[in-house]
Amino acid sequence: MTAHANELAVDVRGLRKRYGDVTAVDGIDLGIGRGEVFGLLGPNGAGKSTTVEILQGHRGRDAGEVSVLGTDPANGTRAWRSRVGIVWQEESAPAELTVRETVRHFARYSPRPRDPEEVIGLVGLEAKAGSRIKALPGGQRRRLDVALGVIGGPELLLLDEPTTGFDPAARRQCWDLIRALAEEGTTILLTTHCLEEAEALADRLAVVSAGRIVAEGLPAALRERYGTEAAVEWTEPDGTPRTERTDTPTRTVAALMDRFDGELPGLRVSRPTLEDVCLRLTGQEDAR
Ligand SMILES: Nc1ncnc2c1ncn2[C@@H]1O[C@H](COP(=O)(O)OP(=O)(O)OP(=O)(O)O)[C@@H](O)[C@H]1O
Repeated sequence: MTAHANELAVDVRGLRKRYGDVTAVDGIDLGIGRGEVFGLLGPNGAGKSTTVEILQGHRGRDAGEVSVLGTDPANGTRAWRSRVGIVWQEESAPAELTVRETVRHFARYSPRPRDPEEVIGLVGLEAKAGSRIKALPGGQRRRLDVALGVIGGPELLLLDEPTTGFDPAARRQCWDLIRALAEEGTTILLTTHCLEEAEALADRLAVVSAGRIVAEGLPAALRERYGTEAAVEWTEPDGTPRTERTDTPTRTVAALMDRFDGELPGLRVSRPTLEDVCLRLTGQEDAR
């Protein structure tokens, strides 16, 4: 193995996975550096969960080379598994136990667990430590799932759509938690179909569509590369709404000001969001 390969927490080349006639992963390459927060962004059914399941060793693959913390997940030992934390889409905790009992219970599976009380604090569940899991609202149950993902002190944390179903406040709290874990040095692979989430958290991201990566890079660079045109919207004096797409919105607005006397009715200038970028990319993909 080269020195460079040793630096990568996740190194995937040519990954493929089919379920019968369905090609879920169709030749994915991924390199995630240690300490990086990497976002896998894509619509439902793009192949994100399947990829994460393969990285964790939970699911086999049909083709490709995969190295996670220097090990092929297909041959992952118990010691290796303890270095990889995972938060699945489905809740995994037993409903009858309390938060503290559950976190302590899961700590026993790990050779080098973190302190359960510290982890309960990290996910903001101190006040609920004695509560039964079944009594927790959804957002707090999800925090517990994150606690169970990190109790083993993983070097790599796989988060499969961690905030799906959250209200905006719970989502922001979860983002703070993910940022805190990243600051501690945990490498994080996060899947999401929430564009705002990918932009808020990921150092780097890949856009996945139909089992393939259709774009990869820094969130801001992706937007820059794939969507620099701004949209200038205004309303004509007869009430007709107009939109012009342009690389030079200031010039467009200046020209409109010459034409209109005073305020421009309904003026709005918007830059493309990551969502626009994804739509454009997946549109290209569909057109192939
Ligand atoms: N166990 C399975 N058996 C058969 N088909 C599957 C199975 N799991 C996933 N698929 C199919 O594989 C494709 C990729 O699914 P996958 O769950 O990996 O995508 P995803 O991007 O994670 O989507 P989601 O956000 O909905 O979980 C989809 O077409 C899905 O229906």
